[in-house]
Amino acid sequence: MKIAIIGAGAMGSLYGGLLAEGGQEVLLVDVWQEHVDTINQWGLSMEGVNGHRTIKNIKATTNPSYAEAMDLVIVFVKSTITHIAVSQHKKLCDNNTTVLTLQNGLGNIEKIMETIDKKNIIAGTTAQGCTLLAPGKINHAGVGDTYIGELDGTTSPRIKEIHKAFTAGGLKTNISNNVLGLIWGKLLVNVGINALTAITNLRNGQLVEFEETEELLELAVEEALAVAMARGIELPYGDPVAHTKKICRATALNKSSMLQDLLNKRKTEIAMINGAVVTEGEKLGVKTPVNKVLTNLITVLEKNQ
Ligand SMILES: NC(=O)C1=CN([C@@H]2O[C@H](COP(=O)(O)OP(=O)(O)OC[C@H]3O[C@@H](n4cnc5c(N)ncnc54)[C@H](OP(=O)(O)O)[C@@H]3O)[C@@H](O)[C@H]2O)C=CC1
Ligand SMILES: CC(C)(CO)C(=O)C(=O)O
Repeated sequence: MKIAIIGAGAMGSLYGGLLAEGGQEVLLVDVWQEHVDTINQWGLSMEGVNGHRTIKNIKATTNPSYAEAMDLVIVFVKSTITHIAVSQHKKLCDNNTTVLTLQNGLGNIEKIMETIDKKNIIAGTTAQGCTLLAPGKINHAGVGDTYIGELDGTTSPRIKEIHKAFTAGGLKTNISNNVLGLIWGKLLVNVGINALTAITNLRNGQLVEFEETEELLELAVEEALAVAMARGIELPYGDPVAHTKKICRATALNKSSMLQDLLNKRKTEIAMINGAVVTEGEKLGVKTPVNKVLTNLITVLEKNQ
């Protein structure tokens, strides 16, 4: 399968590397010239949970205008720039290309739809964890399942084919008939953890060690749950607060992606996480004051960098 990854940071490089190891023809597309040059010259160096190795059968570029249309394009830029990146690299897609988003936050499908026909888009979530260490070098920090699915919930031949390619790369992957539920399920976890860790500079596990942050986590997730219920979303697990606390403990030593973004003086995905809960809540008449406070505080921290 010919696969391009738009946004070859931590996760794009991880998925690209594993898919190349599984025998797929992979092109990484990123804006960071040094990262791209290092991969082309030396290969992609991967360390972490599955040991150290260098993946050589992988190409990278900052300008894919020469490339033919792909079978699969995976979008792994931050959700703040999904629409820009997909539009910029639309030549990677023709009528037969499937475009997959595994990004965090709400709104990525809609942003891809500004450029790509809805029938060509599939979505999912990932519980893998990865950090970019240096140009051409990543740390695979945590293994977790990938979920993919058609937006209409059918188990199509292309979903089965992509499932096969992911599995061949060692990515434990499940086909879901409820991708929207999965995306909201992941959203609620990020709503409870990301902004609070970024404001307090705590690691994920510490949020449930302080009663004050634990209370705020509960309130933020309960608000988001009320919005999800009003939207008629069917979540993939039973108790979102208990589930989020479980993820805090399972990823206890992680610095959340939002905390890392602030520490690295980068734009966060707040508008697509707690901010999206506020926006959706306003549309549905559900009050979300805690998420509003978290959104405003992160926005100020971002502006004051
Ligand atoms: N990291 C993780 O463990 C997890 C991340 N996710 C989600 O996955 C998504 C990606 O996260 P992550 O990999 O950490 O992010 P990164 O910031 O590491 O990677 C995104 C990459 O896209 C590049 N980029 C920016 N603009 C463009 C463009 N126009 N075309 C191509 N590439 C571009 C960025 O370059 P530059 O930095 O120069 O802007 C960067 O290298 C996010 O939605 C995140 O929430 C989900 C689960 C876990
Ligand atoms: C699950 C969690 C909170 C792990 O750190 C995450 O997805 C993130 O940091 O964005």
